Amino acid sequence: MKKNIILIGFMGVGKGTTARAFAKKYEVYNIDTDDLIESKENKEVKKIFEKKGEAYFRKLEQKTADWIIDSVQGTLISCGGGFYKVKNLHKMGTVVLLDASFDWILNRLKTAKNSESKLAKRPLFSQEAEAKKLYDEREKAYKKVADVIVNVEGKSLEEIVKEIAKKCRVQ
Ligand SMILES: Nc1ncnc2c1ncn2[C@@H]1O[C@H](COP(=O)(O)OP(=O)(O)OP(=O)(O)O)[C@@H](O)[C@H]1O
Ligand SMILES: O=C(O)C1=C[C@@H](O)[C@@H](O)[C@H](O)C1
Repeated sequence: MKKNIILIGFMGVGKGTTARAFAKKYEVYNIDTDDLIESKENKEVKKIFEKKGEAYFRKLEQKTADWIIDSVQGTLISCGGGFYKVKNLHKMGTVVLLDASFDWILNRLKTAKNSESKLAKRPLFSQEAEAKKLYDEREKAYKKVADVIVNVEGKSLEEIVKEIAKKCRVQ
């Protein structure tokens, strides 16, 4: 796999989990843009939002995109929920949207084992009504920017991973 695969989608849809499973099955590396930013800043995303604000975080996302374009190949890259807004997204690789309805995402997050700690890390998901508003604003934009769309509702992790590979022609 030479071209990167760029996983986008709303918070909690399963980008990180899917990226790890894909990387294992197809023996590629996977990285996550939130993790890259946290290690570069030596601060959690939540703290960056609190201390420096969202605009600063978005600049870090753009820097990360520029670095990926210059330096990363053949890698599965899972992205923060707002990362799709960077310029040159398509230069990074094949853009794959993991898609699901807001209610489905919320329901799975609420029933997941690590749900409380997951939600606590995501400042934009701290209020359900606000998160729904953000989802509604983004839904069309995600679909517009995606090269490939994979609906994840009711599918196993294995099915999702295989569908991504098939649609991106990875063997
Ligand atoms: N295919 C799946 N089957 C079962 N549970 C899953 C699957 N994908 C994700 N999950 C669970 O759903 C929750 C959210 O998944 P994950 O952290 O991968 O989402 P994310 O899109 O990376 O979120 P964020 O962008 O907020 O980091 C986790 O509790 C995870 O264990
Ligand atoms: O949807 C968003 O805008 C965000 C999602 C998270 O992955 C983090 O990147 C951050 O909390 C912002």
